[in-house]
Formats: sequence, structure tokens, C-alpha cells
Amino acid sequence: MAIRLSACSSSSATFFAPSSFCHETETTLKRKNFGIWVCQNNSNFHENKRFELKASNVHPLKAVSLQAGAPANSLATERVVNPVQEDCIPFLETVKEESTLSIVVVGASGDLARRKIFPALFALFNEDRLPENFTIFGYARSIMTDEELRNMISKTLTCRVDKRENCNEKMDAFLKRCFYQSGQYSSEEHFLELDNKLKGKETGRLSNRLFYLAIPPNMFVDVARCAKHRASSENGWTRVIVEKPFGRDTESSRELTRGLKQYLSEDQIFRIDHHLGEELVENLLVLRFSNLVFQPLWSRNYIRNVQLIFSEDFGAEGRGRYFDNYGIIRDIMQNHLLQILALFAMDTPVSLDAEDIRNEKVKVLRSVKPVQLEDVVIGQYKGDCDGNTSYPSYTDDMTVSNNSLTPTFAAATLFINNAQWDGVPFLMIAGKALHSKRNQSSIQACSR
Ligand SMILES: NC(=O)C1=CN([C@@H]2O[C@H](COP(=O)(O)OP(=O)(O)OC[C@H]3O[C@@H](n4cnc5c(N)ncnc54)[C@H](OP(=O)(O)O)[C@@H]3O)[C@@H](O)[C@H]2O)C=CC1
Ligand SMILES: O=C1O[C@H](COP(=O)(O)O)[C@@H](O)[C@H](O)[C@H]1O
Repeated sequence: MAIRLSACSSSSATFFAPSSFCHETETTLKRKNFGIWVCQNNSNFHENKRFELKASNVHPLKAVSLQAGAPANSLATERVVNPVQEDCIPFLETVKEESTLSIVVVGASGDLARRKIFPALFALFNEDRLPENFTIFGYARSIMTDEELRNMISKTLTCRVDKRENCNEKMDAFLKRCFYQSGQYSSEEHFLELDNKLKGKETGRLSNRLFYLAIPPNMFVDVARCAKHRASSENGWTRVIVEKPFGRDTESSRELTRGLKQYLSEDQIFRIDHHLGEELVENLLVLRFSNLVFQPLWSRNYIRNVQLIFSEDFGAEGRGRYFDNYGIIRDIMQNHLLQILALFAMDTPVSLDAEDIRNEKVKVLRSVKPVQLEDVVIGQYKGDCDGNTSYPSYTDDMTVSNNSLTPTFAAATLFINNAQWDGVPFLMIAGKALHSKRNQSSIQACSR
């Protein structure tokens, strides 16, 4: 994502590199291993608070700790702090324990698992951020051998931090820890088979299990039930990660929460919006609250409008079964862009703890005026031909019905009904199959 600021009277735009967001004499910017920039601020903004974002379940915000021994069931842990990092912020602390971590990627054959989850797990492994004893199981209905899963995964693994680096040995070691189990998402019998396979790999005194649900949301509750009844850890923690969208409207969202809570307690559920883990989204907090220069400018007095843009240069591409039920507004605007809007417009939180940040976000969201129909444009991409290249239309996709009216493009203007932002339009634009891939937030600045 790029953050762009431009002046009202000028057509030129200024781009800020992340390092220029911090005041040099007062703030140092440290790059953490997992691609997270953290500002350690020596100014008087929460001077006695370390810049550690924590979720309500006491985990670093948006970064699920895969280390053993988090407080869910008060397991004793031994913390090992690397001395050279002592002044750094412990986003993912190293914890040493006699335990095994099993990560089950449910929906392992799908797009999210292939493009994001396995590569992210490898990145953690590559940086020695997974516990010593860990195993990864792919689970889905598709029939696959362990070897076929490994082949599939290996195509998307990269030495992410430095692509020139050779990490082939690490990749091989990682792939050897990956296994596959085929099964239905609602079959307790199949989860029992999975449980047996997991037990076969679990060697430590404690066995922790993490289920990452990379499947359509209508399967979440079935999986939670089967995991709870047949594949929960007997002596460690069991946690479940679910990806947005959490339902398609208020009622289905509440129903999903009710359904999950039949089988899981709140501190076992981790809700993920992966865009919040993007470096520049995280930097928005740093940009806003660690730079004294921005504080007085952050209001209707100096900001004429805000533009939040998310565009992709590819279309549904086989994901129509999911996407066609949701559309671009539910897929991107309601979560990714609205989160950015909230981070952008919220008031200064009492602290950087997740609860305090969330409270401020909620205040802003409550102040958003209902969107007016005349402030919204929607569309769906059509087929096109450019020389020898032809681009299919949305409804050409095999996974989309021929008469679908689902929007793949939307632009909407939102207004926030409070003194700070009164009259400032927040323009959100999101679309698939557009000219470029872009994730950008811009503000146009001016004095009134
Ligand atoms: N892809 C992405 O970039 C992102 C996805 N998400 C969310 O992650 C989840 C998974 O997304 P994604 O991987 O794209 O989805 P996919 O459509 O690729 O589905 C994942 C897997 O689920 C199984 N599946 C698909 N459709 C059904 C169905 N109707 N009934 C039962 N099983 C089905 C398939 O496995 P099999 O047939 O082998 O069982 C498939 O490989 C969704 O909730 C999505 O909203 C969130 C953010 C980004
Ligand atoms: O959540 C989603 O995000 C992806 C884009 O994520 P990115 O990190 O690859 O930019 C989007 O393609 C998908 O439709 C949506 O569900």
C-alpha cells in the first residue's frame, strides 16, 4: 500500500518513504524480522508505553503468535530474549518449551492457502519464528498425497525478505514438515482420522493445535464443531483462525459468532483481516501518532478529502463461487477499506493497546453517516480485446453464473459526522480487473 499526500493547489504529489515518518531526533524506526516497522518513540506520546499492539486475547495485534505457551490455559513458559534485541519490541517473542505445535490449514487446496498462508508460514519458519517442534497439515476435500501438497506449496514459496537469498535448504526442511489429510469439512469421522495423524506427529509433553480456516465462511461452524469434538488438543491449547468476511450482513455475522461460540471460547477465536498486517497499514498508526507534525493538521481544517483506493489487475479467476455471493463491497470495502478509514480518522487512543484502538475505531464508525445512493457507483467488468490478448468478462468465469449482477467495482463517498471531519469526503474505490494493482491512501491537503 502507498500513502500519498498532495497539496490542493498543486498537481505534484509527495511520496514519503517509511523512514521519513519518524522524527529523527526523537524516534527510531526499527524493522522487525517479520516485515513490521515499529516506531519506538522517545517523545512524550505514551512515553511509558512500549509500542506493542496487543489484541484483546493478549496477542500481538494482527500477528498471531504461533509460539507455544500463550496464556490461554496458563501453561508455564520459559522466555528466551535475544540480547541484541533487548531494546526492540517483542512482537513475536521466542518461547522455548517442550511442546509441539500442529497447524492445520483447512481448505489447503484453495487460493488463500496457496497464495498467502503457506508462504507466510514458510516466512516464519525461515526466520526461526516457529517453535522447534511443529507440523503443518493441509486438510481439504480434494484428494492429494503429501508429495502433491508439497509440490503445490513449493511453487509459491519465496525467500521473502531477500529474494536473492538462497533458502532452498530451508524450503526442503519446511516441506518435510508438511502433510496432507483429505476429508469433508462436516465429518467428525474424518476429523478423527486427522486427530490420529496429528497424534502420530506430536512428540512433546504439550500439544498445541491451530486450525486456520481457509474455506468459505459457510463451512466455519461445521469445522469448529468437528475440530472441537474430534481433533482438539488434549493437553495444550486449541485455537481457530477465521478470515474475513465474517458473514454477509449483520444477521449472518451474528449467526456466525453464535455458531462459533457453541464450540469455542472467545480467546480461542482469532479473526483476521490480512490487510491490517500490511506494512503501510500498520505504519498509519506510526505516521499519525508518532509524528508531532501531523497531529494538528489531521482534521477538516487542513484536509480537503481522503481517497482510499484498492484495485486489482485480475478478475474473479476461479474464485467466483465465493466472490459472487459477496461482491466487491463486502469483499474489500466493508472490511479492508473501512478499517483503513477508521485508523485514519480515529481520535488519539488512550493507549496503543488493542482495546483502546478498537474503542476509538468504533467511535468513528458510529459517526459515519449512512451512505447515500447518489454517492455510490457500482459496475461489473466486461470482456475486452487488446491486440492478441483477450480479457474475459466477469460472467465468462466458469464459477460465476451467466446472469450475475454482482458488482466487481464500487466507488462510494462517506462522510463522518463529527467536528473533526465534518464535510470531508472519504472516497473509497475498489475494483477487480482494472488497469493496475494498487492499494493506496491519499489525502489532499489545504487550509480552509
Ligand atoms: N483468496 C484470498 O486472497 C482471500 C480469501 N479470504 C477468505 O478466505 C477464505 C478462503 O478463500 P479462498 O481460498 O479464496 O477460497 P477458495 O474458493 O479457493 O476455497 C478454498 C477451498 O475450500 C473448498 N471449497 C470451495 N468452495 C467450497 C464449497 N462451496 N463447499 C465446500 N468447500 C469448498 C475447496 O477445497 P476442496 O474442494 O479441496 O475441499 C477450496 O480449495 C474465504 O473465507 C475468503 O473470504 C480472505 C482474504 C483473502
Ligand atoms: O481479501 C481479499 O484480498 C485479496 C487481495 O489481497 P492481496 O493481499 O493479495 O492484495 C483479494 O484478491 C480478494 O478478493 C479478497 O478476498
